[in-house]
Amino acid sequence: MAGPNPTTAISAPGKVLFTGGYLVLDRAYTGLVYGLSARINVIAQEITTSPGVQLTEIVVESPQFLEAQWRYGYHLADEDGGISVTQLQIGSTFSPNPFVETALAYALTYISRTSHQHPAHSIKSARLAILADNDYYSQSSGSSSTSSSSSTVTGGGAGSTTGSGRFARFPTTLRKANKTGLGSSAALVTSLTAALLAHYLAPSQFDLSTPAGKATLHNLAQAAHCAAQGKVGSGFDVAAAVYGSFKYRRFSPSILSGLPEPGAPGFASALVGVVDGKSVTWDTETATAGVGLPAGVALRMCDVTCGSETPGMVKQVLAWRAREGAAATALWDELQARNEELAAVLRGDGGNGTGDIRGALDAVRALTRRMGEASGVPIEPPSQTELLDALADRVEGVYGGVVPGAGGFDALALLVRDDEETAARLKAFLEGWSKEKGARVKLLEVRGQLEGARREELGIYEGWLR
Ligand SMILES: Nc1ncnc2c1ncn2[C@@H]1O[C@H](COP(=O)(O)OP(=O)(O)O)[C@@H](O)[C@H]1O
Ligand SMILES: C[C@@](O)(CCOP(=O)(O)OP(=O)(O)O)CC(=O)O
Repeated sequence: MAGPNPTTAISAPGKVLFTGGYLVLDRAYTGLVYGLSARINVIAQEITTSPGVQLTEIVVESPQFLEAQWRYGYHLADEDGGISVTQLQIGSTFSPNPFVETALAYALTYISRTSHQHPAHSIKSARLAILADNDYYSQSSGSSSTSSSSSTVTGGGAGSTTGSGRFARFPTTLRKANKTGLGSSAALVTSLTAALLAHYLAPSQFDLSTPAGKATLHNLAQAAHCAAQGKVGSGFDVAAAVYGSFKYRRFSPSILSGLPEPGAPGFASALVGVVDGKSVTWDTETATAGVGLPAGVALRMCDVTCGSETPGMVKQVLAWRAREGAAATALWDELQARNEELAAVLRGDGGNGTGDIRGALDAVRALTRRMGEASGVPIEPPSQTELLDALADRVEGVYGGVVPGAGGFDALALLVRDDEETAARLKAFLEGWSKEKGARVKLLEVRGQLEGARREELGIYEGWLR
């Protein structure tokens, strides 16, 4: 029967593509991906109604933000179209959340088929609460008048003062919050999908602690995230949300290209065939053996509170590659080789410890800048070059860093000695830099972390659950 199980909580990590930006869109190349300690949590609860009251809706809410509740009705679509969801109006406000809506349609369709409960009404009502770690959003975001330290309140939700303090309450709507670029939509779609699977399916049908459970989650979340995004990215962000840190090779884009739209005839069977790997062969590679950090080294992120538009940059780089052909391929091959050398240094091959990090990072950055110049895209813009060099040259304990992912004016990823003195020096340096340059650069709390999606104990959400 289609659940529900008692209250279930799942969290999934954010990501950083340390090396392999752009290259990883092509299966011929790989990327070095680290999962992050900043997680998006989704807690699924049954909605209890008075006896005799018939109510079927799924309520999703983000209590950290203003006006962040989305309610959905659902029904079984004709001709094997799966479960269609429809957002319901609350009062006079109606703000769509395409990532939530698409994840619901995909997960409920899969659940209704897997649990052998075809009629939609057998899926009982549920409430899903989303709680995101603070580093996903710049803390000064969205508030017009407050300074960064006073614009958030930590602590419990909905009228409570007993919260753990882990999750901030933002004085803004989600739309107005500034993202730091840690991959909120991928972590959200992944943890929402996992929470729904764990809530409605029996442990024999879905168990996140097994390789088969992780594969189901990965395939379903990739399909939903890709549809919600409206484009096929490399999918490294969803893979990081499921598996944590690894050397990544993307799945063949053709795996998802044949799926009908949710609600369209045949959607349900096609989705189940793809997710269970019966109609396609998933060829994603997430090799954990290729990833590591030397003992005593931490990966830290630095928010530059600016942000770039990834899709436009991707288009331009791919257009350059198509135009330049062999010359572009030669550059990518050379960059891939430098990326692999850096990964080997970070795994500890060669035995020179932290001594080799700076040189390996500089080699990667030099070629990345060359790709930027050739394609006319500011992948490592001069302001970021200046800051990365200054950090490595002038802050003791900083081995160096990169502008990760698509690059641009987004966050920086740094490799640093993992001790409090280095963190203190780094914070002081960034404060001085911000004043001197009129910029806003800040060390985030987030760190690299190996673990992917996991179940959580409910205690950490005290004060936030109804
Ligand atoms: N805490 C949250 N609650 C609900 N939806 C969220 C939350 N965080 C992110 N999202 C969803 O993810 C979208 C942001 O995705 P996107 O612009 O792709 O950024 P990112 O690069 O962080 O993934 C939001 O518009 C919203 O739909
Ligand atoms: C260019 C890319 O290879 C990497 C982009 O990485 P980012 O971490 O910059 O991504 P966003 O979260 O979408 O901003 C595109 C891809 O792999 O999908």
